[in-house]
Amino acid sequence: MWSALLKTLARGGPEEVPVVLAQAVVDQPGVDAVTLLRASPPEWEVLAAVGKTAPIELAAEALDAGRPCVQGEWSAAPLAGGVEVLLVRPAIEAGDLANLADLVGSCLAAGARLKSLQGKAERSATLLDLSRQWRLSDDLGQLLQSMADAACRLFDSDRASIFLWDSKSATLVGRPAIGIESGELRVPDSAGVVGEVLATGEPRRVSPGNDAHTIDHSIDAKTGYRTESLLAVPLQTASGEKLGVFELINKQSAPGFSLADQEGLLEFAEHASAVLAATQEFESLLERQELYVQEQASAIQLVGECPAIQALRSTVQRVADTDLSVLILGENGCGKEVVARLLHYNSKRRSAPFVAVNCAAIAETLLESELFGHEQGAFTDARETRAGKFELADGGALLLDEIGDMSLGGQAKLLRALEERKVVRVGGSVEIPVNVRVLAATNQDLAKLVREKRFREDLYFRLNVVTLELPPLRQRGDDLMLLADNFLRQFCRAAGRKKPVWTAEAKKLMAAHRWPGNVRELRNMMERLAYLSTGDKIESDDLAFIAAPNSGGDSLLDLGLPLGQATEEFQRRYIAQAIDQTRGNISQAAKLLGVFRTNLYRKMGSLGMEGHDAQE
Ligand SMILES: Nc1ncnc2c1ncn2[C@@H]1O[C@H](COP(=O)(O)OP(=O)(O)OP(=O)(O)O)[C@@H](O)[C@H]1O
Repeated sequence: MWSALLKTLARGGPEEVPVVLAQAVVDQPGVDAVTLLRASPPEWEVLAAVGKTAPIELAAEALDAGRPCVQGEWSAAPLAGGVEVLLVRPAIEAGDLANLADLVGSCLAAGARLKSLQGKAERSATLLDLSRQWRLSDDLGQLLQSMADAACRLFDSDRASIFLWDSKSATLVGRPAIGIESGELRVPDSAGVVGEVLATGEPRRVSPGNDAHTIDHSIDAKTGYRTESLLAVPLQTASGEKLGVFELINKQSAPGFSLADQEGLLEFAEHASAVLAATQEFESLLERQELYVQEQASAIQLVGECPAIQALRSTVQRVADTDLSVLILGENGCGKEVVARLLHYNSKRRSAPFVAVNCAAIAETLLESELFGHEQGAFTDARETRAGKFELADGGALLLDEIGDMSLGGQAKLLRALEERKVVRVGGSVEIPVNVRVLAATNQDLAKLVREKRFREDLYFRLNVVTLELPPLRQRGDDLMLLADNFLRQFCRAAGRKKPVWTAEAKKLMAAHRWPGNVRELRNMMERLAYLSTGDKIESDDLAFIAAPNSGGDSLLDLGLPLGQATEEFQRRYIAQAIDQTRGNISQAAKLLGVFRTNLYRKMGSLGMEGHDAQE
């Protein structure tokens, strides 16, 4: 008997152990029938049987009593684990039966251990292999399919679904979902067995004779599939965060899933959870980034219907999705940055950053470090290594605003970076490759600057592959009131008031104004109007007050501002007035105010005025 058993174990066939054992027992002198049963309430699983059929109720009696029992010509003894019973015919003496049961029990346990070890080794090898492949995947759909296929293979299951928990909508999203057109099955997170597993964090096994009524057949109705048995285990991270439920449906080789399957699937789910947690994080990052990009893109508005703006809009559409360099020309405040953003957010680079640098606002000595970055200690103020705007814009677009104000030295360095598509940080030696679409903007006549040798011709041609020209606001006809209404609506909404209507007089004043500061000036004026005017009509008086900001000086006293704030407000107005007077020319405004241009930009930045660097 035992040599056959040992051979069986050595051959590595633990499934055959119960059969070999039964045969060995029946080979004993005088024994003519034997049955080995395992209790799997409310059923009994027949592990092996030779000869006549044994009375099941005797097995139950022996298991309950925990000792050998006799009924007619059969005797039964429980095995060590308390779930299996050995039944022998004819009945043998209680002591002999107990010894036999000991032996059979030990052999069965050894066989089961071997089986579980074999299964574990096989699963671990497969899991290791799969985990490696899974970690390389960044496509959640493919990953779930691969996990489901692997689980079906390993646990001999007909189908597998991974239900990911969407806590916000209290939904479990099952994928893959065969038979569902969208490939995705959505159920409330409290529904059926999967809902229970999610809530309790405990595995569940359901087979035809065991809790079959708990199967939610409404899901079958959706998939057109009949669930007979299922095994569901929780998916959760090592720190206990719930991710969802892993479900196997319909064991193929048996009426239901076993305890060993359950243990195996728990181990499988542990690996799957680790990979899923990383992938989901990645996916949600991507989704958040896409949402952010969409928000940014939809916030860009190029309002205007005049022929010049319409033509410009159509050119933007044509060139946006190319990598062509674009030079945007136009007076101060007429929307050059808006056009640059429009180009970027309509290109395939839209998920990468849009970085704007105001070349006029940066002192020549700092321009190189601003554009290309610097290494720690490269100069006195370089306390730490910093990436430049080119590196920050990698993959996206860099707007070089006020390019006409760049020094010849700065132009030479910029040209080199554009030609070589590499930058070297100040104080560094490593060449850093950069992939940036360059957009440039200026309010100056660059061609004239080239003729006067104040702007490099080679750089001019490099930047000027496509030119977009924005007309000043005073040449845009009806767009003036279209823009005015648009801004006024926005600011009134923010101020929580109804948009006032224009009187004919006020409209006339608007049309007569020259708008030296272009759309920016108009926007600022509409903001002041929304917050400072009262009444439901805009009279010409309202505009006279608003168009001359310095005339409102007395109102500061009325507002009762603290001295610091009042001083700041005065500076804001005084600078705005200088810029208005020079028709938006910052260099001239700086002269008028007796400060360096870069200092004026810095001051404007600290006062929260428009016109300094932007980066996103
Ligand atoms: N067509 C437009 N539709 C809506 N808003 C606009 C339009 N043109 C300009 N603006 C708004 O006017 C302000 C100034 O625009 P922008 O900064 O693009 O001008 P700019 O020409 O780049 O100015 P600068 O010459 O000072 O760099 C911004 O608040 C911008 O949103």
